[in-house]
Amino acid sequence: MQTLNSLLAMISPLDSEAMARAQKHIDGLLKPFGSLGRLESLAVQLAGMPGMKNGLTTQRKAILVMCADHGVYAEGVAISPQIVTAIQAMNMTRHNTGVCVLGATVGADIHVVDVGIDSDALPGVLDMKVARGSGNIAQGPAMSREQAENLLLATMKLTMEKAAEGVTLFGVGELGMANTTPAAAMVSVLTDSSPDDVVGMGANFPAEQMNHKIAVVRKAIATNQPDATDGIDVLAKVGGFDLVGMTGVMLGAAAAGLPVVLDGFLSYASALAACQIAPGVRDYLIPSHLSAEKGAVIAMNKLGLEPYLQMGMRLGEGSGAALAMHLVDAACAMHNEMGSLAESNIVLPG
Ligand SMILES: O=C(O)c1ccc[n+]([C@@H]2O[C@H](COP(=O)([O-])O)[C@@H](O)[C@H]2O)c1
Ligand SMILES: Cc1cc2nc[nH]c2cc1C
Repeated sequence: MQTLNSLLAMISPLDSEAMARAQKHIDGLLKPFGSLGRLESLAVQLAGMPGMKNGLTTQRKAILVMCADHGVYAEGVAISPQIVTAIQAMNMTRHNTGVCVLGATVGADIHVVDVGIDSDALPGVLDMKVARGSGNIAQGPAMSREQAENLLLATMKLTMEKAAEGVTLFGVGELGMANTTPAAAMVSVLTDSSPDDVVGMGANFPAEQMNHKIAVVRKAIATNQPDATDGIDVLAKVGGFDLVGMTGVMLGAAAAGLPVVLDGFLSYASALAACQIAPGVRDYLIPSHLSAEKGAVIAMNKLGLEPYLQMGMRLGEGSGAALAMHLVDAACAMHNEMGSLAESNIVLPG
């Protein structure tokens, strides 16, 4: 039987010999050494992944959008109507959302997953609903540890099934009104930062009410006392089903030996938890843009990742992952299709 631990044990370190070979190959391409900058290091990172051992490819891309509602919405920490989670999940099936439109530009399939929307099952949306919304973290845990572990296992398996079907590049996305509140609580705990420094505007929460949102995050942490050294405890106590689902996608991609492109602030919270659960996952993460959410830099610094893009984006849904997939395509094209210095009889010093 596949358990969470047996799947986590499948995450292996990157192949350093394959990476050295890729670096040597790139150094021989028709350009001055190092002149394609981070496109080169991205290709080298990809080359180290077991799932790329037969060549760098982004032929099939999938963005998994984890959708859920949050009990903490009742504390007045978000201004969007809560029903937008369900409406927008349905819109994903009509292909008119931000992530659908941007994903289409890069040929990514968008998979919409209901991990906890406060609605009946939605047609066209994959039903993995744990409950109709998580618990209110200002008053108690978001979910039980068992629920968090089961959802991590289920979303890891889902991702690994997609890999077995031929997906070679994953992206994470989410949808959940009020989810910047639990994400801020997670980032605060996992980076040992004050809520003052990580609570942000979310989807246009008014600046004059920010002290209330900060107080709710403080209360959530004080009430639940999450253990910062235990990523599953943090997810279960102050997270949410969408945040657990994204963590599962990251861990599943890494277990399949494949890259996974991050999205915005919510994905940073999930990535911090994923790295706490299985530190080896970090090598499989590809940052996209720097979210405009307040705690974004703190989270990225703790992850040790440098975003490729800075666009002032804060939509979520996987929109940033879709955009950054263009860069992954570019890195592969560079590696696979450029001519060599040797073919042109160019000899460079160094
Ligand atoms: O991706 C981001 O960095 C991001 C930053 C702020 C808000 N969001 C999106 O907005 C929603 C959460 O905002 P809020 O104010 O309801 O907590 C949720 O559906 C996210 O997809 C996303
Ligand atoms: C319309 C809308 C779309 C979203 N997508 C992610 N969060 C959202 C919040 C709103 C309000």
